[in-house]
Amino acid sequence: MVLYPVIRRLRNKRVVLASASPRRQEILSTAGLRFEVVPSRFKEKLNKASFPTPYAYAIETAKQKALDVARRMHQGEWKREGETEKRRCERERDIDRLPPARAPTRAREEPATEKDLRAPDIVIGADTIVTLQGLILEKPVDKQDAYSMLSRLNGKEHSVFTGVTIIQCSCRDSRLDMEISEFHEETLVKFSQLSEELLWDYIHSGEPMDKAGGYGIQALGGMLVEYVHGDFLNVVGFPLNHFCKKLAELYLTRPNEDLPPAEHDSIPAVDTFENLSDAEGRGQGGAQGQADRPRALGRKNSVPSRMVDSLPPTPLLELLDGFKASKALFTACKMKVFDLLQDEAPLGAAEIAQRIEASEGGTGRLLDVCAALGLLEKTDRGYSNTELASLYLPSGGKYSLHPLIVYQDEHTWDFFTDLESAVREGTSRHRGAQGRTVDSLFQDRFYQSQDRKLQFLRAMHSLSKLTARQVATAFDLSRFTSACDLGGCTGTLAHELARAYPGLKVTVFDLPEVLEDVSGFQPDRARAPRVSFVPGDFFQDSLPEADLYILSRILRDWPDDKAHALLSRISGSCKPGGCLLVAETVLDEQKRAARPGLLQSLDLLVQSWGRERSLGEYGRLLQAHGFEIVGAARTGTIVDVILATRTTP
Ligand SMILES: O=c1[nH]cc([C@@H]2O[C@H](COP(=O)(O)OP(=O)(O)OP(=O)(O)O)[C@@H](O)[C@H]2O)c(=O)[nH]1
Repeated sequence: MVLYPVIRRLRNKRVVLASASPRRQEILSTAGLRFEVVPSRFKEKLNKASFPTPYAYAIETAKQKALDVARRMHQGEWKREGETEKRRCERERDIDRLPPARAPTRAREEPATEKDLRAPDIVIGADTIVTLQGLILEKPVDKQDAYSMLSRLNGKEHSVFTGVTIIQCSCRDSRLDMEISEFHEETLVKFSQLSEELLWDYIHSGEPMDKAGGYGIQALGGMLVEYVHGDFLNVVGFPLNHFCKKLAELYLTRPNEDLPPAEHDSIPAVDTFENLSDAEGRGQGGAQGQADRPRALGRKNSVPSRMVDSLPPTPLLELLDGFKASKALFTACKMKVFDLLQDEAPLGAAEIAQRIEASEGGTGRLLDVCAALGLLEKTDRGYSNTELASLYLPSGGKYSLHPLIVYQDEHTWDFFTDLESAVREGTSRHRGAQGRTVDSLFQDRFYQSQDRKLQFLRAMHSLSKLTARQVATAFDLSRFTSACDLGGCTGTLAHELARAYPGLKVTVFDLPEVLEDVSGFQPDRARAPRVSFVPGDFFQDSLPEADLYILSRILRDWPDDKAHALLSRISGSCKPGGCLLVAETVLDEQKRAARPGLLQSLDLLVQSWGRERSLGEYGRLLQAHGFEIVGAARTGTIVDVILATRTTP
């Protein structure tokens, strides 16, 4: 059965999978896609260092794989001997008019036959990589290589990226026209701490050799894995869910020539509609029964099935409800549902309602939504926190996001209700914004009252606890002896740096009104011997001396002129050979792929004067002040890291 309408839509198209991966073939045929397999001959040897991010590398490799197959098929691999391109294109147009029954019915890899002479309509390429601290791991070349990959991954969390390219081909006057769509998906995977013996046993099983990162999560390799966050099939080699959404975007939102011919028009979007209609028709027997039932989906009805085909796809409906899901999470957090269930669980709806002083009916509905969102587990005995909720949602947990959630609910939510005016005017919705200088952003907005300031500091502290370790270890910084974290707030990153590099002293430089309240966020003195705090304004006061400067989620808060002003001051203090570490959410150059980053950028529009930037944009900002990028790394968290060195003026 085909569940996803767009998969059915492709049935009259010649779809080619440019991949030899048996896993990709299985995933796509299980989904009901009809396709052929033409493995790509593209050698996966692109220069990794020339890509701003690992996923850009995976996307480009996927594209080259698909292009190789599209071009080969066009250039006459499948051409009749002696036939001119013009004749071939004419013939393909003729074949295009044949009913879709001629299209292949199953994935296959067989020699060219008469029906193979049609050029492909769609070519799909994919590439899966594993990344750890900026290093890209592909398939191991031998057992020793597999060992080196698996021992790197041992006990750690890593990212798996699959880049996917969909090429829509058309042939005009012997020319191949291609419309290329690309995307990537990231999944986080954590390995347990494994013994050497187990790693070698696994390697000797032979399983690692044709798999990215040297393991197959779908088979024996599943035993190495502690958790997976994200799409499992993405790790196996093909992000099916994202692929279907992409296809829906490409085919269901364009009500045009892609519609199948009239006789197939009336096929309902989901098999079960048709089955239901038939059963009803037979049961009720007469013509009347048939006329009464909802034949708008049936064959003879005058309601054109084009309307059925162009109904908004499910992802759109989910998107419409996105704000309700956020608000349900905010409310459950605020009402301390997760705190309660952390201490006592399972509890029934009535008991929870009583403990949080709310109505039983309302609480029951909220709890059910939380369960549907994967935050609670619901059994006959009641509700309990899921693992995800236990880790992040109770207010007292080590990695609690509770303060950030409260901040989003009480402030960001309000700002977003005014998104339209922010978009129209291109300015922040911050009430003091009009007529105030950009410089007063923090004093005006975040630090306007003691409560508001503490709320903001707690939110920032909880966010940086999630990212600090990865930022600190994205590059080897052991050669530095002094670092200065500008705008380092409660010092979370500073402590992580000091912990990771025993020879490093770290100064946190931040506004006096921030530093007067950071003592409550510090670990005990014994665990933080090399971190100190210096009050000051980085736009005005002289910066502490250091051979490594750090800007973590700072440049994003400012428009270009202020970012230039700040970088110029750092450049003035940083000696040649010194470095600047920038931790930010780095957007892709086309600003298409990184959804969380794009949403954050919208957030910055409504709440401040800043914006998220791409690596190219950061490169240009830094270069203007004598900094040259020496490396950029994805950390697997919401922030990426750029290391730039101060060149000789
Ligand atoms: O857990 C798993 N992780 C990865 C895999 C398989 O690994 C390979 C990744 O390699 P690549 O993307 O280069 O694809 P190839 O197999 O070389 O085929 P192409 O012809 O498309 O280049 C991929 O097969 C994954 O399925 C796995 O099985 N489990």
